[in-house]
Amino acid sequence: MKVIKFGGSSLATGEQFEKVIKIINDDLERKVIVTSAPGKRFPNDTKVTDLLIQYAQIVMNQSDTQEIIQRITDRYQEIVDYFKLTDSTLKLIKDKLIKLSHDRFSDNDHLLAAFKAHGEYLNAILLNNVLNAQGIKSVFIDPKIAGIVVHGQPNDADISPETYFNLSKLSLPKDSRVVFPGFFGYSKNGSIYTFSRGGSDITGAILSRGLNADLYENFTDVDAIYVANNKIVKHPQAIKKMSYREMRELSYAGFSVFQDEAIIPAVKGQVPVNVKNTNNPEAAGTMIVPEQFIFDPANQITGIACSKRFSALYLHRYLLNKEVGFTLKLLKIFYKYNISYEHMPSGIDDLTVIFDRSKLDKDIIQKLCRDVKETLQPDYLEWINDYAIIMVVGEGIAHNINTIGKVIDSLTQNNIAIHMINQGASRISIMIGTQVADADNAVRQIYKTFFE
Ligand SMILES: Nc1ncnc2c1ncn2[C@@H]1O[C@H](COP(=O)(O)OP(=O)(O)O)[C@@H](O)[C@H]1O
Ligand SMILES: N[C@@H](CC(=O)OP(=O)(O)O)C(=O)O
Repeated sequence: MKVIKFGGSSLATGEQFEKVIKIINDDLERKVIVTSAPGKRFPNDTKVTDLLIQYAQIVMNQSDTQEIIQRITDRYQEIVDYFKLTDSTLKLIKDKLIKLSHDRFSDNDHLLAAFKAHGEYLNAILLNNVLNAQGIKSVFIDPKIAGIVVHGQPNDADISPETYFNLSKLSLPKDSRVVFPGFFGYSKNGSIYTFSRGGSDITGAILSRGLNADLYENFTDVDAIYVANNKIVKHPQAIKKMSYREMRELSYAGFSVFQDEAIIPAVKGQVPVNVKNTNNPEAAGTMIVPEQFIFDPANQITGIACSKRFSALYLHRYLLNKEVGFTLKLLKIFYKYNISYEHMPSGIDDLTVIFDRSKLDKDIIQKLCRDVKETLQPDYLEWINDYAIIMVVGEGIAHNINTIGKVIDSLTQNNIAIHMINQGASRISIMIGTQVADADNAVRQIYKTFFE
């Protein structure tokens, strides 16, 4: 049995739905179908999830909702009209959207999560109706009925372990497909929580593990996962096979094609993942498998990613290495402000803490720097907003002593300054800090060195 997930680009229009139906029809093993919300139809389009965020903000500001409800309804209507479905499907979608603005939520975070989740919820209802209208038997399953239990933040949920017990008890209908909305689950008290952005990939992985799928097929809009982002490097080579942990490191550092948390349930269930193209389903795509199946000593690196979403706190103080409890005091300050950090490379008198900027607000940064100054009395402290991370990843890195030298040469020969370099914490990656303006060029130069 296969779990298949279609991304927003695969479900953005009636034409895209038509390709999806063919893919489902081509293989009886494609039993469980996970939907995203309708995504972008063209480069400057707005995803339905982003329209729903606008809708939530309008409701929070108590402004007029008519126009935004119409814009969202129009996205679904385009698909309803394409398949000439009865008016009842569109009415149901519009009624559910209107009802949202009258529902009561404990706070704005819960409100936002419930609004966002409706993108996938309504698209799953729509796909289910389209499939049945086309003579393909299918049933819609709500994550509440399946027992997808989550905890944590309403807009950045974590899966609760009982979900897997609940899924083990779920009996799938024998003669029909199942359509399942991605991206959200329910907290213990019944509130909707979403995963982080791109989180329909996570739902697909959870179902693959919980339902013991033989394969998790993740359909998107590219023929494969490429060695480097195709928006940075022209016509990059495709990766045929990669390990779970290579995927995790690369998606964390910018390969948005597969959400970085989504690999974890697949690893735990040892379900192989096949990333494929809805627009070219004949292409083999990329297989993501346990590391023992991919080892090739000649293969130095598998992928090069970059992400510009970071900031760093640099601090210098002589004899920092000798002071017992120095890092503990720093961590206590982060704890006080409820901030997690991403990386913390250090030297004898220096320490850099790297943060995900999207998780911080300006007020907190000021307070944090003030507290660090008062508590730790550094000789020098600097907040650096302009911070990118380049991640060079490959199972072969641990076995090729010259990889790091080649990476550094390709950057220095092109005048790209390296703020920080870290190899060893993970045996399969080299992490490099640069200025944001240098990041894309750094990826291109490393790509040239290893692949051209
Ligand atoms: N290394 C990479 N290989 C392939 N695609 C990548 C890579 N890095 C970034 N991407 C981008 O990821 C996009 C697909 O992810 P996403 O937009 O989330 O798709 P979906 O709508 O299917 O969820 C591709 O169109 C591509 O631009
Ligand atoms: N619709 C959600 C979840 C998701 O996974 O979307 P997509 O498959 O389009 O990346 C988002 O935009 O974040």
